[in-house]
Amino acid sequence: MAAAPFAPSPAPRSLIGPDAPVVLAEGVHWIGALDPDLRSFDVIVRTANGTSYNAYVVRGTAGVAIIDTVKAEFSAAFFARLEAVARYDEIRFIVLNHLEPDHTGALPELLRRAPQAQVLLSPRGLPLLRALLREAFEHYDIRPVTTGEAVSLGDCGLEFFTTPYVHWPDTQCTWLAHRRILFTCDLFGSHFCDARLFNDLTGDFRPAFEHYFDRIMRPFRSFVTEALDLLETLDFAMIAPSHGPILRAGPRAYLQRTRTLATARLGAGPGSGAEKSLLVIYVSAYGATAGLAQAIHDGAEQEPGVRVSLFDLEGAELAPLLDLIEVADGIALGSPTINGDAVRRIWDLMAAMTDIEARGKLGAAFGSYGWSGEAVRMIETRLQGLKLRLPEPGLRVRLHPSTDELAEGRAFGRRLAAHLCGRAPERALDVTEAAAG
Ligand SMILES: Cc1cc2nc3c(=O)[nH]c(=O)nc-3n(C[C@H](O)[C@H](O)[C@H](O)COP(=O)(O)O)c2cc1C
Repeated sequence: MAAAPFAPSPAPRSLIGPDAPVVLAEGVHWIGALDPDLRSFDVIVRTANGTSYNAYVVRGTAGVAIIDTVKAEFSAAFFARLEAVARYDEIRFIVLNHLEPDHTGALPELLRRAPQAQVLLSPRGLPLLRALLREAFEHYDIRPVTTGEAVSLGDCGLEFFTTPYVHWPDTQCTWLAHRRILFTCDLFGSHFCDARLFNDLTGDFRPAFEHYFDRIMRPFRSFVTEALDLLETLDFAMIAPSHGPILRAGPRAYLQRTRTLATARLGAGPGSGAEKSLLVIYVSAYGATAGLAQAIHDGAEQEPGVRVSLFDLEGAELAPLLDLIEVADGIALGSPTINGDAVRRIWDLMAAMTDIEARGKLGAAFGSYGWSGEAVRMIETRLQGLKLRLPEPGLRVRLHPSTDELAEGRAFGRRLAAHLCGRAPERALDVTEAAAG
């Protein structure tokens, strides 16, 4: 966030009275809630500074729109702030930029109080809204909107931009052109609770902004980039996300920083050129799986156009390895079977792979075993769950690989490399069956 212009904070103070809304611009109010004591969000994000649930009211000459709501347990503050700036019978639209419960918690009650309001959401939000409202879904005026569609509030209007998978399929952004405010829900959000609300007044939340991207948006990098392409043409003066500070000082810097985060991957390795990259990663107690890993590595190296790297996971940090996996074209994971399972380090790595874009990469599994040999199939199942493609059945050997099995390991590696280069590999020997028999 070095590029973001952060003004020094004045003496600590709050812009927020107990139930008071906060003005963003003429006719636009924050009616959200603060959650300073939260320390873990969605189970996956640490929130040292708590968070906020930002919701907004926009008033035009022909009525009022509500943009998002708050987590259910904060409904009282939300309704109190709403009532300070609008009557329920004035609400013409309720915009749902994203249907995660922290934004829709107060929605069922809001609809009971303003049943005449039209609900505007992306088409992919419909099944989520149906699941949230159940039978009440049929009683309300619900309208899916997509990019280019707009609604009028008289002297102003709201325009919609469908931005799927930042970070749920339903996500959209809402543009209030006459105030140049972009409501982005989770995009550009941070878990950082500060009652001063605006980024030129709050404490320094750069770590929270980056952590939020890393935990929430990183698995959807390419979708984030598409969303930024769509939004960057807008001449926005303020970004109003659903968590953390409202970005009115230098808002474009946050878009640029997000683009950098979304595209910041390790570059091509030295001398790698247009080569494909295959990572062979293993854990081994007695050297049997290690021997197989070396053979797979050696075989893959024989195939031109592939750069092969070998890692003993026992001595590796996960984070840099994940950075490598993110830019690799394929990974082969090896584990012995210990107590009917793959070993924990391998599970830890595969669990952490949900944080990166792994879909579509080549995957393969291998390992040594003594009698039951479950690990290889377990790894394959997990890799398939992560949406990797597994062109070769996993390779298992009983105890230390024999000379023939090492040769098969090399052939396995070579076939994986050939798959990576789009060349038809030689026909696989079914060593899995032979070894298991
Ligand atoms: C504590 C322990 C538990 C094991 N449990 C299993 C098991 O449940 N099923 C199996 O097939 N082999 C089991 N084995 C055998 C190992 O999979 C086998 O020794 C393998 O060759 C080890 O490979 P490595 O040298 O790569 O670690 C176990 C070995 C140990 C030491």
